[in-house]
Amino acid sequence: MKEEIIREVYRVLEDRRDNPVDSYTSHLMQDSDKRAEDKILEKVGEEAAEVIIASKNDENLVYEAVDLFFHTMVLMVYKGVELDEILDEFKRRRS
Ligand SMILES: N=c1c2ncn([C@@H]3O[C@H](COP(=O)(O)OP(=O)(O)OP(=O)(O)O)[C@@H](O)[C@H]3O)c2ncn1[C@@H]1O[C@H](COP(=O)(O)O)[C@@H](O)[C@H]1O
Repeated sequence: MKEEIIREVYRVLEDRRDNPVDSYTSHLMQDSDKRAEDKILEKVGEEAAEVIIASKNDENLVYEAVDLFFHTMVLMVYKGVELDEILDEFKRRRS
């Protein structure tokens, strides 16, 4: 099912965290000149602003929203949150 892609990307991000390679997401999750958490939070803020702009301009909304979802996922992975915790919370809100 198409939703499986979220789980697939989440798994890749967990692997990038645990087995770093020379890639954007591994670098984002590794401490460097800046603490990893601060770098990731900076991107979440940036992407949230880009979603606001995209919505006001009625353009690139899906692209920018996926950037925001994605960087929020990177934050969750970095903080050790399991995907099922997120899905369970969405489920809980349906009741
Ligand atoms: N889904 C994504 C994904 N979405 C966005 N990005 C990166 O997030 C960065 C966004 O930064 P910017 O906003 O500056 O770049 P931009 O959006 O192109 O430009 P602007 O928004 O500034 O206009 C870009 O470098 C994108 O490549 C992503 N990088 C990786 N993934 C997934 O994560 C996997 C692992 O990625 P790597 O570890 O980098 O191989 C990939 O196979 C993908 O499945």
